[in-house]
Amino acid sequence: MTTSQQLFEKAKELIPGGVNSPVRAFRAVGGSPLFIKSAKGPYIYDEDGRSYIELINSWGPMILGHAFEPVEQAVRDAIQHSFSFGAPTRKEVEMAELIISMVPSVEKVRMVNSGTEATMAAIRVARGFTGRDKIIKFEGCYHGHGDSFLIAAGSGAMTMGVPDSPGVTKATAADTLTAPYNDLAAVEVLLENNHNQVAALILEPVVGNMGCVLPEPGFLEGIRSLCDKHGVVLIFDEVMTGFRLARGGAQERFGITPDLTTMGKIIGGGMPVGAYGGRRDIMDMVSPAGPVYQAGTLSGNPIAMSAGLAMLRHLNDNPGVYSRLEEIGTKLHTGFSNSLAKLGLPFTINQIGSMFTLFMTERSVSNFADAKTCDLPLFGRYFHAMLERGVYLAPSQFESLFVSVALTDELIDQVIQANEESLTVALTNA
Ligand SMILES: Cc1ncc(COP(=O)(O)O)c(C=O)c1O
Ligand SMILES: N[C@H](C=O)CCC(=O)O
Repeated sequence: MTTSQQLFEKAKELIPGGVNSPVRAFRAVGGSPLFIKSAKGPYIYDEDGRSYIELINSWGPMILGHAFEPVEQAVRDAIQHSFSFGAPTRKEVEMAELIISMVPSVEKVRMVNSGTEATMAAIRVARGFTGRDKIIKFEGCYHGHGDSFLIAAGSGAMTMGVPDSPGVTKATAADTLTAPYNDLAAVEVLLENNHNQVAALILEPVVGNMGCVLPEPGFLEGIRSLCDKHGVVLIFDEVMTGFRLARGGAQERFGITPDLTTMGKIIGGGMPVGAYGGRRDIMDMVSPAGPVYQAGTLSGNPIAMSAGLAMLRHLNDNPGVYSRLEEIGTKLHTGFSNSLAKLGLPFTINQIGSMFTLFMTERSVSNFADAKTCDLPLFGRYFHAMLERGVYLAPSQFESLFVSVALTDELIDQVIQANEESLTVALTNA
């Protein structure tokens, strides 16, 4: 047994399923998860001393590579002043100012501790603002594990086969309306059938949680105008896309202005942080400015703020990061496409900037139903073949890969080579 396997056996006795977040358990791909000891730059190292090229990057936050020196230094500096105060700090003001300057639609922002907290709070605020109860989400989008979102949910919920989680009350489920992604007509029908009842529409402006799925031309514009027509608060969940697809996230890249935005991952530089923000009149509903209650003992934690600020400042001051991420994404896309052509495989690749998924299906993938046509056993074999070749992918077909700027051209070539070999192995071992 490897050290990772031994640790997993013990973990299963102590932690549900042996992990603190379901996708990590490798259930979708079989085998035993790697237990990670450390990571630096483009590499992650397991407990057995093996190194892997990173294409998950903590599910997004490590956009500058692991243990990026300015972020490390900021944390080292911050811990000298204690770890938490439960009182306002200068850093929270600096963080709010920076986010507002980077994200076009955000006029006021509240820090929380995770993406889940951000999305839960955002819909509560939208409900308080509109006086309505229902929300619309899209099938296969994941907005964290708040009850309202575990209806037709993507990511781990989809991977584990429980998109509608037990434990969510019927009343909560009834208030969550769902539509297929990229289907404006379906949204229009929902809004008309639930006239004046829908508080918010929440979506991933580029989906990462059924694999990477792009909005079709006109989709985000159409959603914006439907929300305007029906007085619905439009929430862009930019927990994944924020500070990744552009300095100002997907909303900058696509030129669409949501009413509220939820953020996470990169904003904490790898520490547990989330945030929600948006229109001043809506955000002024939040307590103590307004009546909608939301709080957090550790919210705005000084260590987390220091890490996040160092990360965001670097991204803000170095636009070259984004052009490099585009280059890396394009190079991977081209390399993978060439291999698919060479092997005669009709699979689909969805990529935008540094988000990327190779879908093992002939269908083009623009929604949950398309994603579900993938050959999952083939993906499992491919995943393990990549691992054997030293490439660490998300252990599920229904996730996006996240590239960091630490990936050199030489490493990209290694990934492309590993991909071609792994596809061959996965097909041969069917
Ligand atoms: C788009 C999106 N929203 C919300 C979340 C929830 O964030 P967290 O896992 O930090 O609670 C995630 C990731 O899990 C996500 O990808
Ligand atoms: N897709 C999820 C977040 O981005 C995967 C991370 C998790 O659920 O642990």
